Amino acid sequence: EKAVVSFTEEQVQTIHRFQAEKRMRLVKLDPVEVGHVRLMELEPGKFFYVKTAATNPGIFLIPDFLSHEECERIKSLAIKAGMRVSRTIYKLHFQEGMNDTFYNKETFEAFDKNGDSFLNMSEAQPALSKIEGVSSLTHSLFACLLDDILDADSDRWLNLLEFQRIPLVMKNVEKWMLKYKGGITDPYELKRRAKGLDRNSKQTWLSRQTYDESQTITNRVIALTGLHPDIVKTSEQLQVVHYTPGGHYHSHHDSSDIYNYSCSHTRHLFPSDPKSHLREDRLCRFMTILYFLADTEQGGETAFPAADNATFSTTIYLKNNTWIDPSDLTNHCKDANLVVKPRKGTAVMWYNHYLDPETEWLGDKNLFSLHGGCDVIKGEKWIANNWITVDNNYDVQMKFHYQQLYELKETKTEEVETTLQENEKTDQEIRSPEIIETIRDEL
Ligand SMILES: O=C(O)CCC(=O)C(=O)O
Ligand SMILES: [Fe+2]
Repeated sequence: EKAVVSFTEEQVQTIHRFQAEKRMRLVKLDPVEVGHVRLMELEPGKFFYVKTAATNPGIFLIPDFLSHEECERIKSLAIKAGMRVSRTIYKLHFQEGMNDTFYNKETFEAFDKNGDSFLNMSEAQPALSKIEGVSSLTHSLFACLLDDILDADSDRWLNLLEFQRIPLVMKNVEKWMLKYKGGITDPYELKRRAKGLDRNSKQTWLSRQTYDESQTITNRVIALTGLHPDIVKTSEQLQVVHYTPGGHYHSHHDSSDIYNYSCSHTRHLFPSDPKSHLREDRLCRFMTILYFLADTEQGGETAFPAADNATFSTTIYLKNNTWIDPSDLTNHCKDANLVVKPRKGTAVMWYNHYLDPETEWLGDKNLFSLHGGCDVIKGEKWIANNWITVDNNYDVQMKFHYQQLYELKETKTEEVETTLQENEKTDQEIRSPEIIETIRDEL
């Protein structure tokens, strides 16, 4: 059941008193300058080197932040939980217009030959043959149609909601067919597509209870960041990611721009908001602390294309007759301003947002925090993302702390439920990279 929260007057008073006594601030570690090294005691008697790798945003490297045993333990817990294909953040919900006589559950099930609740590439094409021209699309063009319009969460398959949504996006599909059914010739388009899937990895989520029951890692993070413990303790679960050769995550921001609707992590505090279930996720991630859980034989670097750059742009440009897409980490990893090689135990920490100079609370997203994972070439890559979430609305974040830490100790929050459901999904194979190869051949 969804956690519905209404605060009694007494609870509100407690929250306010707490705030008045000790108004929390967000703090940042001063980067000083690139190459600056500080020695920090992050555990009683244990010192760690914290090295500045960039100043805008502040990006820090902390070698041996996790011990080899901790890395191994997190990996084996992740494997036990089950690794699933990574999705991007767009989530669909059943809505008006998704009750078509053809694009419905029965039809979906009839086309889902292997019964795994997803239509893979070869199941999806016949299922969409009612749309004129779709059956004669080449394999790679059909993959483009999926990527562009139909596969909303970018997991490379159609799920029931995406199938039911087809009538709502039919106009776009028709326009797409008019433009592309004969092939893609625009060099800009070809360049964009040759970089392949935005994200090509498997992942799972681990609760703090599971991977850090003794709170040693959490306490280390509190000492490193200087943040109030409540912020660190109520942050997202740990996302463990595994890449194999060809795996990557093209440049992106971990956090969303600030809008005046609620953050994903606090949305359940607004059960009466009639639109809340229709909105895509808005991720409010003040910081990222990324752990390398293994060495990677070749490739798999974490790249920051815009770190410490004078200006920000992700526009594709023409250089010596070739199109350069700076966000394409498959082809332009080495062009990034900062490239960090995976090293077991090292933590990479950076700030996705500015601080609001007036409130000292969450400010605008810092575009220069753009980053991603380059292609693994040889071996494998294991990382874990520890995202520090903060609602830009201070009062909402305080209510969230109260609810998470004092009130709902034994109640699962919405976020935890989503995570558990995700972990329970049936396993899937990653879509073969052949499609990308075909597009590259067409270049
Ligand atoms: O794999 C990497 O190095 C970066 C991963 C990343 O940016 C993410 O998971 O958000
Ligand atoms: Fe990221």
